[in-house]
Amino acid sequence: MAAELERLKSHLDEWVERSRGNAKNGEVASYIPELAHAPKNALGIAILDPAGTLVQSGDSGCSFTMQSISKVFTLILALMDRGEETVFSKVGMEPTGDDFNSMLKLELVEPGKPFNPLINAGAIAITSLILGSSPEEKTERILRFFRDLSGDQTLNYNEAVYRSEKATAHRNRSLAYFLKDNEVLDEATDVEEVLDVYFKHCSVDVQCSHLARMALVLANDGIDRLSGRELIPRRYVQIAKTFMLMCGMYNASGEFAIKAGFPAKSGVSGGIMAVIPGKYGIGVVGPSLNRKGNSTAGVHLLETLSRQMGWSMF
Ligand SMILES: NC(=O)CC[C@H](N)C(=O)O
Repeated sequence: MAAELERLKSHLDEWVERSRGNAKNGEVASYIPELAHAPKNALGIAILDPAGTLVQSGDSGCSFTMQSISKVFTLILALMDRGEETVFSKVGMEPTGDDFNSMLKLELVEPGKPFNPLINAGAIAITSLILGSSPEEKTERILRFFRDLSGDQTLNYNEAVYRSEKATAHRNRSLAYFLKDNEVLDEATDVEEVLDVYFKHCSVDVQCSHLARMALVLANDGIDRLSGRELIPRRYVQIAKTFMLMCGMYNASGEFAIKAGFPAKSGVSGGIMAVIPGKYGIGVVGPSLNRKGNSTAGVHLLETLSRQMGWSMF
């Protein structure tokens, strides 16, 4: 692995600069108004290996919100809180082929049950399963989990992005009320409280190195190699990585699996968290998104890395 790291170090800057040009083919997300301020041409990456060597390049010091990347870890926390049976009574195990905020299939199959935990409807249902006696306590438990995984006890949600999403989330609100009508969110659930926790976990501020460390825990089957602690049971890591491969890149997941071939999860902030099983945790940011909602430059960079380093699992 030492030779691999050397090769990475000597080429990464060049690959980042080559991928950066792809930013012009996309747009920064603006449906959450606060996200529109992100620097369109930024591209950064951090790669962490089990020995703790961090290789960074480009604008890796950029801060951005986790958005949908947070859903991987709320899924894991819900599994740890409630077990597989309860979790999969609320969400399915299949990709949708639709946009992440689509309502289409909610009415078509098993009325109201979201196809998977990574689309918005599924993630909102998952958020409702997190244990805690109040929305504040649930948020605190999620933050604590993210802090342990990232190794940064100061991790927090971004107030401006949270407020911006809360004020404009008409579609997520309609999805959540639809879930309540179909009893995926049960009678006692306060929809606005669930949404509040959801907006907060989507708004957690990170840099590429945080995502790299969180991804490295997944790459090492739940063990934080840097501290030696088991943070996640292996079975739940397996479930999370399978969903990332099947639907982590929205309805471009098939294409990404063919071109890159490893589990990844993207968010509308332009972040991508990628896992090279047994090897590396990777965090990427590139706020300019393609039509399917993935970072144009970030996807190009990860596909380049896969080709150059031979990282496809298949
Ligand atoms: N794809 C995403 O990153 C979506 C997350 C965002 N908070 C939303 O619910 O719309």
